[in-house]
Amino acid sequence: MGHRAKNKQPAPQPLEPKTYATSSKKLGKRKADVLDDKTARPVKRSKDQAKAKSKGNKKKPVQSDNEDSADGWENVADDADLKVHTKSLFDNSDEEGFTGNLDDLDMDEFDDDEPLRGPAQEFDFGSDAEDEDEIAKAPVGKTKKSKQSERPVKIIPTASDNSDSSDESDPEDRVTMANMAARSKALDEKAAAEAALDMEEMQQAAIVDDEVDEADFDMDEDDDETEEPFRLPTAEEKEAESNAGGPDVHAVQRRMRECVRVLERFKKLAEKGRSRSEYISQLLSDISSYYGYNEFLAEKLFTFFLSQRYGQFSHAIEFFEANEVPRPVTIRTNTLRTRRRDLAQSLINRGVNLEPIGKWTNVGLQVFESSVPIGATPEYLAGHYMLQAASSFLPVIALSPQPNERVLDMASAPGGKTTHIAALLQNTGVVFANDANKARTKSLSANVHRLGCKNVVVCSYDGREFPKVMGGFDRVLLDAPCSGTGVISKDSSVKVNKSDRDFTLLAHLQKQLILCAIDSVSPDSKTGGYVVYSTCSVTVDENESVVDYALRKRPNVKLVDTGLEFGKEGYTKYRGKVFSPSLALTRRFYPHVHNMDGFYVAKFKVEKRGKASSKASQSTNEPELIGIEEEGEEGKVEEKVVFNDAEDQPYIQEAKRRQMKAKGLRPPPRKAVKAD
Ligand SMILES: C[S@@+](CC[C@H](N)C(=O)[O-])C[C@H]1O[C@@H](n2cnc3c(N)ncnc32)[C@H](O)[C@@H]1O
Repeated sequence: MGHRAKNKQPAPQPLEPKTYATSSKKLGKRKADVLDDKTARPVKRSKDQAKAKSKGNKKKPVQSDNEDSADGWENVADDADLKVHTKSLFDNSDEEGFTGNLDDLDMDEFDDDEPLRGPAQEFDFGSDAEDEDEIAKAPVGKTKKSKQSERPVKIIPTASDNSDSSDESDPEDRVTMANMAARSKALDEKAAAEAALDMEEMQQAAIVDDEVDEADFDMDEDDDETEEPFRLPTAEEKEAESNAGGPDVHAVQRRMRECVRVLERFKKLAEKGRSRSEYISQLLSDISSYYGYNEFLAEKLFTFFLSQRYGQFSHAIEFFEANEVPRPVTIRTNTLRTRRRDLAQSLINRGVNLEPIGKWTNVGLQVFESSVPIGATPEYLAGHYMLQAASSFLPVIALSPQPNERVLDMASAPGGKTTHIAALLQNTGVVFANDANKARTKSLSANVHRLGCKNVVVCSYDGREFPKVMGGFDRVLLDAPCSGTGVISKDSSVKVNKSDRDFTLLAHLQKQLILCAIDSVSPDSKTGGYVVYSTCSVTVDENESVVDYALRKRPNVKLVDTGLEFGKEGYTKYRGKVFSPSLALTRRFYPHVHNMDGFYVAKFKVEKRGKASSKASQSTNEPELIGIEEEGEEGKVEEKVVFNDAEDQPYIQEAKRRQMKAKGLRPPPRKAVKAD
């Protein structure tokens, strides 16, 4: 005891920490290390092959999600195409009993983020992220170590924290009671430096256009005369490569590195006569084959990260690389049953090596190693914790439910966030936990029972039926079904099974759901009147575009601060689209920056619909999306728009009556409907 876990979890190594400046040193290093076979070749997939693979993909996931795995495709309009097969998180392992030594652990220090150390033992992985029952039944097995156990840093709020993992792995720098204060101070200093960096980025963002602009790529040109230009393969060389079954993996790594180097200093390093787009196209093709993405998604994500404020190629590669590394295993203490320090103590006693996630949460623990299956401990079975990705805490923190409130969790299965809400309500008030997929409400109910939530009502409606089903909520969480581009490390099927059409359909559904979420909130709520919208996707179509749409369609709502201490600002413009400036209040989280799943969180305050707002609503001239159908020879999806105020009146009145009843008020008598 008294020393830091021998195998901590390093953050995905950025090509160039903090500044995202050009560097290709680390590109593909992990793969190169693993693949000793010099003849190994990346499998180059054609679009058709990728599609075929996505349909019949039976491959088991390498690593799983937590219980609240962000699958989210069920009941999307065209769900046959959109389903995501979620994965297992924990395998089974044999319980070996307690071997920890707690003598030198002062639990009073725990709430000050003192790391807790169990015996360094192996930890088991794999498992079912979704189905708690499965996890609970998991037989115990041999000791296993977390796949991320090489990661020396915990989940931390800033890129700068992640950027210097070497400090953390230095044995001299182990966390002890004695050096805790100094380390805390150092972390504060890092956070301050990061804040300064953020400010710098914001200033730069004001200057630099978000568009992919050739001028951006020359930003880093300097006078380094020593570097050699990089020559792209000729058509003949490519043909030879393809005849030989594709390039060898080392050649691809080298070429990606070189392309990044050239693209970021194009004038100096490009081969004469070659255009920038030729280098980009080579890089994209190599990314697609090396990381195994279909060409559509590789390009979509690549373009997104290029378009970021940083506007640099290495930033995109860092994201792809981070998706190859599992995120830390984390659990959330169920405060309805126990306290974090007591839970930590019990798990340490069983041989679990853990520590608090970070100062931003007082219920999260990060598990580094365990000699027991973390999904089958007595504490787990007794509902003392939930296996939950750290990013999943964020929307609930933003929602900030208050005791005695009525809360709707509109898309809630398997209940990671529902049970968190119930705990914050301290089992008072009521949480309506809804999910359109009835099968998934089984695991939701199981979690609700296991965690001792007594204030939860489980229901199964299409979220778009709210508020007709019920309205007048103090707060609504819409953790929307999404493409899962933020959780590719957990669900690699996303790499090959997403198409342009999927994104169109999803955005459409998300827009419908968000309006229903807003309409389900009571603007008269004394304590609340909030909606939180979240996704585990990084795409703008599913995030800022949806939120901006809601702002336009519902002038009685405004964005407010999420209350989250970290995360990057949401976009206010993206590739020609201009969003409300208030979109900067929303928050983005990235695997390669925050060492957590890619996530997005927006928080709205719902106000009364005044005359001004209803006028503004009409003046948008933008019809609401109420249906979708395919048409056109080009296979384009067009929105079928029908909106009939008169038809909706009885429903609106009925909803108002229900709201009044819910508040204990007597609704006026129903108006008689005249027969025609
Ligand atoms: C991201 S997951 C929710 C995860 C959940 N909030 C948690 O923390 O455990 C999205 C959920 O949306 C559900 N869903 C999909 N379409 C829906 C719809 N139209 N209405 C309500 N729920 C829907 C899916 O079944 C899925 O469980």
